[in-house]
Amino acid sequence: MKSSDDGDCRFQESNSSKKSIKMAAARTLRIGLIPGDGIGREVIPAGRRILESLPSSLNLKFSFVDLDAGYETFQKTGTALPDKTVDTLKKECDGALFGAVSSPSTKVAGYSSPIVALRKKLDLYANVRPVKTTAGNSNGKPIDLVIVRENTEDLYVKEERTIEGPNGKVAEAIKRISEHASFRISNIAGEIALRRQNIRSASPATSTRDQAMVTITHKSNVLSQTDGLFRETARRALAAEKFSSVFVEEQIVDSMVYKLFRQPEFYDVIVAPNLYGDILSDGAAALVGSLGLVPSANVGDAFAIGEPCHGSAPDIEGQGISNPIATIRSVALMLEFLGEEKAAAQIYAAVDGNLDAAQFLTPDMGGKATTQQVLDDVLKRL
Ligand SMILES: NC(=O)c1ccc[n+]([C@@H]2O[C@H](COP(=O)([O-])OP(=O)(O)OC[C@H]3O[C@@H](n4cnc5c(N)ncnc54)[C@H](O)[C@@H]3O)[C@@H](O)[C@H]2O)c1
Ligand SMILES: O=C(O)CC[C@H](C(=O)O)[C@@H](O)C(=O)O
Repeated sequence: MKSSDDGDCRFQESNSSKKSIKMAAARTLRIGLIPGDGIGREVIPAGRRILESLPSSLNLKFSFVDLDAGYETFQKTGTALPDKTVDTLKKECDGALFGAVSSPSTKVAGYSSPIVALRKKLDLYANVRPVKTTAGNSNGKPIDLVIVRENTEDLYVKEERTIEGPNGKVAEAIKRISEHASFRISNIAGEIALRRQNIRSASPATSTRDQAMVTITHKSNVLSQTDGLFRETARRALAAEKFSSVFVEEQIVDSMVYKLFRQPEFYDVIVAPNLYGDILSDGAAALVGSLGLVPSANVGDAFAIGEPCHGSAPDIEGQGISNPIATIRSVALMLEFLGEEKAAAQIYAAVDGNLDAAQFLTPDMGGKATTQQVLDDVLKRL
């Protein structure tokens, strides 16, 4: 698959026919850039600059390909996700960065959310969303949790219909939960919990958590078949011997929101069906100060797309004040899943430095800085 790879990479090892022989040679990664609409076009260039500016000691090189998707693409071409975008990602790219799209709130014939489609077409079954305070902005309650959102099914299968009932229209949608998807998302949640525990064990002095924990989120008290299957399957996946050190608990999604807002520091890894994961992650973003801070990675077995959790933010578009941090952290998250943990760590550290210094913050964070100034400050710290 794809471009030259002389390094070690967890997600690509199985696909790569070339095992590493020249560890000293630079690894070149080809990255698809899909800005989309609105502030997606302001933050993705910042993500590209970060990749271009990584220290040469990391021995990483990047090439880029610009790709279209979004509402404007739909207006120009009649499709929100051109085949060329999907084919190029599949055939040429090692990873990608996605900005945001402006999906309309009313039905527009022929339009369908391109990011939702892309997740399914590339089988990016896990949407990993770390939500974290930094030392300088924790208000005494350090939050360090990850929402692991199932990314391919649930109400997002988008099988809806409207029929004429005796008292007017009736609209319905399918909520599909499969054992297969519930198992693999729970398995990856367990693996993430173990990986986080290993990182904490390496620096016990700064760690506030003794044991890895996964919270299964569901509404099986009402939806006993769909969410019931998610809950049971998650329990089974996380009962595997390899997760014996992980404490597994569960929480009904509404009380989960309550507890998340009351006691966010309690949570470690949260695994959720697609829609609950979507909603929980925006809620959790409020707890750390802004949607403009929270990254995500859409992850499959062989590919990762970094994507800020936020949307196209039409209310601030064009003003040069969108917060680029969610995208910059998404760059790091994408690199982590492509096996470049060292590069990712340097980006996270530069971002934390920017936030802790609080000298260059965009207005969503109570500052006056522009997107460019925040980017420049992070680049300086890299
Ligand atoms: N992944 C995606 O492509 C994605 C994600 C969410 C929403 N959307 C789409 O985005 C459009 C707008 O949705 P919305 O307004 O409900 O949500 P939004 O996330 O775009 O904005 C919500 C609020 O957060 C603020 N905000 C978001 N990102 C910010 C940033 N980086 N810096 C500073 N402030 C930021 C916005 O100004 C706004 O006040 C909709 O069409 C929706 O469909 C797309
Ligand atoms: O507006 C869209 O086209 C998709 C929004 C998207 C979603 O998964 O629902 C967004 O809310 C997200 O969290 O990625």
